[in-house]
Amino acid sequence: MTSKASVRAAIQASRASMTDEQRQAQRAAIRDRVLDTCAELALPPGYRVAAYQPLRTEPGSMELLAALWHAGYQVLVPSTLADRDLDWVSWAPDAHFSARLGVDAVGSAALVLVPAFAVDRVGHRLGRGGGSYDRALARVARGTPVAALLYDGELLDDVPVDDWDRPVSAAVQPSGWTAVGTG
Ligand SMILES: Nc1nc2c(c(=O)[nH]1)N(C=O)[C@@H](CNc1ccc(C(=O)N[C@@H](CCC(=O)O)C(=O)O)cc1)CN2
Ligand SMILES: Nc1ncnc2c1ncn2[C@@H]1O[C@H](COP(=O)(O)OP(=O)(O)OP(=O)(O)O)[C@@H](O)[C@H]1O
Repeated sequence: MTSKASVRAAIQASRASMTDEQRQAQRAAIRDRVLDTCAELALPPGYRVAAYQPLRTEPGSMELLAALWHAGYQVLVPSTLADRDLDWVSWAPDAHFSARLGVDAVGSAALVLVPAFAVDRVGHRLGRGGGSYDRALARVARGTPVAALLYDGELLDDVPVDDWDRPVSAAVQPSGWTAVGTG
C-alpha cells in the first residue's frame, strides 16, 4: 500500500534536491503556461484568479502572482484559519494588508490554481494533509477550472485517495496544461 505520507515525503525530497536554477526555470515555465491558459480561456481582465504564495520549494511563484495581477486579474490568495479552512484575501504586488473576503470568495474565481505534491490522471490531488483545499474546493462553482501546479514528473499514474478528497481538473507543468479526470 502506498500511503499519502510516503508519496508526500518522496516528492518533498525530490523538490528539495532540485537546484535553485532548476526550480527557477520550471517555475518560470509554469508561470508562462498559466498565462497561456488565461489567454486560451479568454478570461477577461477583472476576473478573479485564486492562487497561492509558494512555500520554499513549491512550483508556484510570486512572479506568477505578479504576472496575473499585471494582466489585470484580481488575484486571491488563501489565509489559513485556525481550523485549517481557507479564508481569501486580494493580493497586489505592493500591498501588505488586505481585507478578508471570506471562505466563500473562492467560489467567485474563474480559475483556481492550487498547490499539490502530486496529481493523477483521474484528478486525485495529494496536498499537505490539512484538508484545507478539500474544504475550499467544495465551494468552487461547478465547471470552474481547478489546476494544480506541478513540476515535471509529479503527474502520477495513481495517487492515494480518501473519500473526502476533492478532484482537480488539470495539472500545469513546465511542458503545459494537462486535463485530468473529467476536466
Ligand atoms: N503555498 C501554500 N499555501 C497554502 C497551502 C499550501 O499547501 N501551499 N495550504 C494547503 O493546504 C494551506 C496551508 N497549509 C499548510 C500546511 C502545512 C504547512 C507546513 O507544514 N509547513 C512547513 C514548511 C513546509 C515547506 O517549507 O515546504 C513548516 O511550517 O514547517 C504549511 C501550510 C493554505 N495555504
Ligand atoms: N470538509 C472537511 N471538513 C473538515 N475536515 C476535513 C474535510 N475534508 C477533509 N478533512 C480532513 O482533512 C484531513 C487531511 O486530509 P488530506 O490528507 O486529504 O489533506 P490534503 O488534501 O492532502 O491537504 P490540503 O488540502 O490541506 O493540501 C483529514 O483528516 C480529513 O478528515
